[in-house]
Amino acid sequence: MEKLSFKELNLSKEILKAIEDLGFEEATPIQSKAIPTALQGKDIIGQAQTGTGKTVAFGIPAIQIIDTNVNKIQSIILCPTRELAIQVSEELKKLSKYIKQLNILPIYGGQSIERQIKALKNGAHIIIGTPGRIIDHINRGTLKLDDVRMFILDEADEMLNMGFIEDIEYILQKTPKDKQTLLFSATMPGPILDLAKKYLKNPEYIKVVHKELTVPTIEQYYFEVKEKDKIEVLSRLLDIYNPNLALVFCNTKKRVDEVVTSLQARGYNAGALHGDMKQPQRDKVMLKFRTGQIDILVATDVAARGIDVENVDVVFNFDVPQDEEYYVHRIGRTGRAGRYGRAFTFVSGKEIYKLRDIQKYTKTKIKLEKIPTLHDVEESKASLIIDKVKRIINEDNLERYIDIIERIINEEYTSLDVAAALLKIIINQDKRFEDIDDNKVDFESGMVRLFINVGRNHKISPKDIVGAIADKVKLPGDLIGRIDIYDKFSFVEVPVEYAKEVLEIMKDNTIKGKRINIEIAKSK
Ligand SMILES: Nc1ncnc2c1ncn2[C@@H]1O[C@H](COP(=O)(O)OP(=O)(O)OP(=O)(O)O)[C@@H](O)[C@H]1O
Ligand SMILES: [Mg+2]
Repeated sequence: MEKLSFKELNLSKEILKAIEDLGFEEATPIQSKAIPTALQGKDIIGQAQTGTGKTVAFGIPAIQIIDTNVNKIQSIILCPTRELAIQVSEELKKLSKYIKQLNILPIYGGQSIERQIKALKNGAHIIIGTPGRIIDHINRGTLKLDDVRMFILDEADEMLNMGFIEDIEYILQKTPKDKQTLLFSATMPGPILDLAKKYLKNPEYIKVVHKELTVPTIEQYYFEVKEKDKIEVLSRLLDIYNPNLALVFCNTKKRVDEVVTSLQARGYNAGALHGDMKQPQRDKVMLKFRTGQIDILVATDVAARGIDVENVDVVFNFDVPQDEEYYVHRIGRTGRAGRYGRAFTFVSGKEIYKLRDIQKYTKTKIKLEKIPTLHDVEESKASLIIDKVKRIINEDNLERYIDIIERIINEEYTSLDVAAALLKIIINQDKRFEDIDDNKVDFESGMVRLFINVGRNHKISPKDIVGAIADKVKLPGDLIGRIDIYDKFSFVEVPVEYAKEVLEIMKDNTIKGKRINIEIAKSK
């Protein structure tokens, strides 16, 4: 579809100037098509992929139709979440920054109602909000929609879904019949499209989707992961890809809290976002994420739709989403405005069937990828460090340090020895590698052999040992690898990151009433 320059769209000079400030060079396809159509007064169903500028596509018409001489609400935009209402209102404020008399007001739950009442009394031309709080104001008589000329649903398919439909109908009843209605989303399932027509007059269906429903700049992979290994796999992928910002989606609030706790325990800078949190907390975590003070946001689907944060370069589906549409919206938090992104989905057991449905729905291929080993993690850590080293060599003055190194080298070591030892020190700063000697770890599998002395003639089976360890250590049972019993001792193989914990807890322990001795075995 054709892209136009904003100058060709008949926009007011104030809006054009604001767009120039935003640095947009040309209108995206959905903007090129939807803005002129909306300005002609037509109803629109607009469907375009995630991150392709739908907000500006409805935001500009919503602003341009306002008569600032009339101190009444003339455009209303409904969004499914508070975070999205805030974001859309920020974007509209940027677009209208040169229209001094224009008032834009976000109205959402969790914010002081008194303050909103005061602001509404002062007058607003455009309100952007979540349905619940808007209905609250309608019922209190603090919000009147009699002069609304443009009614917009962002994430329209979600808004016309079961959860919101009654609220939407209630709000619609309070608006004039002859208004203009615009619906936008990246997904528009058939039944919702049929339903939408009930509310629209002779709408133009503007669909800018290609063969696939997801954008081609997002690489999509899935991993077959057992439930209990998900955190470990997530950590490895975070270490390897080292994203600027990452979003991790879980299916429940409880899961979100668990994942955040585990990530924080492993030293990651993660925060939670879900609907059970108080609004100030939600605002705080969003702000921290937008400013990079936390770099991993673990969220339920409250963050799946519409949220636009620059630099999110990886999205994880810690759980496969229940709805196919949600997959599209979740992964669409990366790869925005033509940028590049990655989406990783963890699939355990039967979830593979859901993944198949998702691929059919989105018409994309999600590729199976192998779980990286700890050896891979170490390699990529090393290469990150080496990149940094190269930068420092090129940019910094290292004379002081060169003097120190020279003194060592003159004695008995080569500079290669010194560099290798320093690299080892840096890599081992990671808790997971501490104390576990390289030559005792099988880096191919990421396993460590534990030597267990069970004493002679004690009838202790491999099952007893595994059982005893699994009893004491929250070690995923089937993460225990090979186990061999020899004469009076045995080896168990456990993942390196659990080895320390197993050692710690099994020290001075007994199996079947017999004292056992456990230590890290020499390399095989
Ligand atoms: N014409 C343009 N040129 C360059 N960037 C743009 C343009 N229009 C919008 N953008 C930027 O693209 C990003 C994505 O826009 P937006 O959030 O509106 O996407 P969307 O289509 O609503 O996606 P979603 O379906 O996820 O809600 C924003 O950061 C926005 O500022
Ligand atoms: Mg959007």
